[in-house]
Amino acid sequence: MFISFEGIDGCGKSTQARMLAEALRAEGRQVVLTREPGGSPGAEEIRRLLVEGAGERWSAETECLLFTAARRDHLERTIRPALAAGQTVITDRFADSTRVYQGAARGDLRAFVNRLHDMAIGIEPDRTFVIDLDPETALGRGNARGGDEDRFESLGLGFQMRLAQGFRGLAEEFPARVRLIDGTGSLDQVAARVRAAL
Ligand SMILES: Nc1ncnc2c1ncn2[C@@H]1O[C@H](COP(=O)(O)OP(=O)(O)O)[C@@H](O)[C@H]1O
Ligand SMILES: Cc1cn([C@H]2C[C@H](O)[C@@H](COP(=O)(O)OP(=O)(O)O)O2)c(=O)[nH]c1=O
Repeated sequence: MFISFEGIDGCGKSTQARMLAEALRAEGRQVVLTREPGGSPGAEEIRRLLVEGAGERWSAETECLLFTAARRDHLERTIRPALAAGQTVITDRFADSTRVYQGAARGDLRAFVNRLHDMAIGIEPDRTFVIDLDPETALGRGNARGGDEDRFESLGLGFQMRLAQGFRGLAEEFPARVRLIDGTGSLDQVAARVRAAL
């Protein structure tokens, strides 16, 4: 089974991905917990180009290509081998992040993103959890976490609001696989919502 967690920065998806992985392992399942951009040595190298790229280093189109290149490597080296071995793969972000961040929030590149996805990636998770949290709360959590402020997170509240809308829209666009999870409340409350939706 292939599961992804999505949402705006600081919504709690990394925490929930880890909690679900721990819960499934406790039930005896073999779980690979991974993340994007990254999740394989080559993709982690591309991540450094993206996340540490200063200011407006890349055009929006180039950024799409780099995220897609990283995803292709992640798919070849980590995701497909694990799925082929019968393991459960839980990824913190996948193609929906490119759809929302590059495809919608940073100009209308959605057709470009979709064509790249069809050519180079092709698969979707069996289940996607969008952790839905209002951007002010999420930004507060992110700031409290500290230390890893990057250029994506520093784009501010208006941008985060467009992203939150984009992530909510995924549930309507892909109703068979995307579940919107209320991200408010304690870690255990959110985790229980995820389990109920799995
Ligand atoms: N339900 C929650 N309530 C309060 N704090 C939370 C909750 N979920 C996550 N956090 C905290 O918020 C911060 C961001 O969470 P994280 O899981 O890293 O988010 P993301 O991966 O979406 O950026 C972390 O410091 C985390 O401990
Ligand atoms: C996977 C992916 C991530 N991103 C962005 C989202 C994040 O702001 C940034 C780095 O991801 P990440 O380190 O997961 O940040 P966070 O913990 O805040 O979710 O990369 C895209 O813009 N497009 C993509 O396709």
